[in-house]
Amino acid sequence: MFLSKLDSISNALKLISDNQKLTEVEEIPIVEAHKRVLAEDIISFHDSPPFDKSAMDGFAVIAKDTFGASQSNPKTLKIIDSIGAGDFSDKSLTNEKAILIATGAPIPKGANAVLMKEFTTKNRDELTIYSQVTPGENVSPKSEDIKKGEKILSKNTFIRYQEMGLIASAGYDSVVVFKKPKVKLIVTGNELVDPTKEEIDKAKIINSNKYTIKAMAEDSGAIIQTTYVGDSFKEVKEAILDASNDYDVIITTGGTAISEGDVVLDVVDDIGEILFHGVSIRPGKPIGAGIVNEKMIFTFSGQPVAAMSQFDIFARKYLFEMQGRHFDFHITKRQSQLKIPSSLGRTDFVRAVSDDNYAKHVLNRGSGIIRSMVEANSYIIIDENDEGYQKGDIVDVIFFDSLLW
Ligand SMILES: Nc1nc2c(c(=O)[nH]1)N[C@H]1C(S)=C(S)[C@@H](COP(=O)(O)OP(=O)(O)OC[C@H]3O[C@@H](n4cnc5c(N)ncnc54)[C@H](O)[C@@H]3O)O[C@H]1N2
Ligand code: MOO
Repeated sequence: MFLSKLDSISNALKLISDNQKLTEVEEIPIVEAHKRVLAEDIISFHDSPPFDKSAMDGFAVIAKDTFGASQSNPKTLKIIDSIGAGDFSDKSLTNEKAILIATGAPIPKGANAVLMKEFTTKNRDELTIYSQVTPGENVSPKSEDIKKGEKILSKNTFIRYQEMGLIASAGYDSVVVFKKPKVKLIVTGNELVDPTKEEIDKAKIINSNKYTIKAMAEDSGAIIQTTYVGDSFKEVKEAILDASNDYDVIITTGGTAISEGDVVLDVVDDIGEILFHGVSIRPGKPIGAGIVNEKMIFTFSGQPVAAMSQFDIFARKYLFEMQGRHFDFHITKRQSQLKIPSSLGRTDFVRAVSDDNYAKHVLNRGSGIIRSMVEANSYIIIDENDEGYQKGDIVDVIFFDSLLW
């Protein structure tokens, strides 16, 4: 494998999206639906609220009976009933009468407003009122939130906590959602060891990609299993073939460049089809993607920062869209606080600390500097047609947070 001919980022993204797949759907209890994606429209079974309801603790009244009431000019009404939450009154309110009512209880017939308790005093069934209300005041009308039969959410909506409440209020105890994609992460590298507090053998490196890529896949709605193999063609081939039987997507890290031990793309070439290998980006140039056993495989660099950026640029969208969820980069403009060099013909994803106005790139841009990703909250994007930026230039910025919505 040689990395002399590089694809453009747009071509690489197109090759991925041309091979985009969707997961199957499943019906799950609503309580488990948080962060899933709807595979059906939600049509409400109910009105919400289901009746005109009181928005305050107080007295249901006929508004006009209260007109003119004030601290200096109190009026009196007669209390004829009381309604607690979950209760109703079958009494009809007539002039000069009031019914004690709790927040959330149904407004009784005849009443058209609720006077807050604070503006009243009570002596047995005699109510003194010190304020007036207008018709409709402190009443939440029937179906002001949701109308029965109305489409309140569309297929492909991502279910956040807000949608959980809406779907439940519409009467659904279960929903049809897209299945979570199953991802297999195969970490390769003879030099890798598990995290340990003990002294590490000479030439060994702690495997951190397992943890970053796993977390990133989970953030993107996937179920992920991880495994580790050494840099041998045979081991990598077995692991990829095995994963291609049981998983929707395979991700590998390491072995993407051109040394003897960089066998991952040779394996993909042997057992499947390489879509591309090598993209004119930095970091992450040796990224590859392919199809094995009809499954998408992303081959990420071993370098920890390159692997994270490659996930953000190439894999996140694929995983989101597999679950029926639309994904776009949310690009905003900021003023660069520093000069940033780059090369024509290459798209740079420069780690930066950005705020409401400015973006300041992290100075150590090495692909192994995990702390640079921890320090940064965003990428500055340098287009392939730009040869870097001067201090004060307006630059494109993608906040890390925005990659999750
Ligand atoms: N002659 C060339 N050499 C390299 C090129 C090139 O174009 N020509 N590209 C460079 C770039 S850019 C990158 S990125 C790396 C990609 O290398 P590999 O994907 O083959 O990764 P490795 O060699 O296996 O590892 C690189 C580096 O990362 C460490 N590593 C690997 N896996 C992990 C892990 N799971 N957790 C933490 N750290 C890991 C590894 O120990 C190495 O230090 O190639 C350049 N070379
Ligand atoms: O561009 Mo490589 O991805 O680490 O340096």
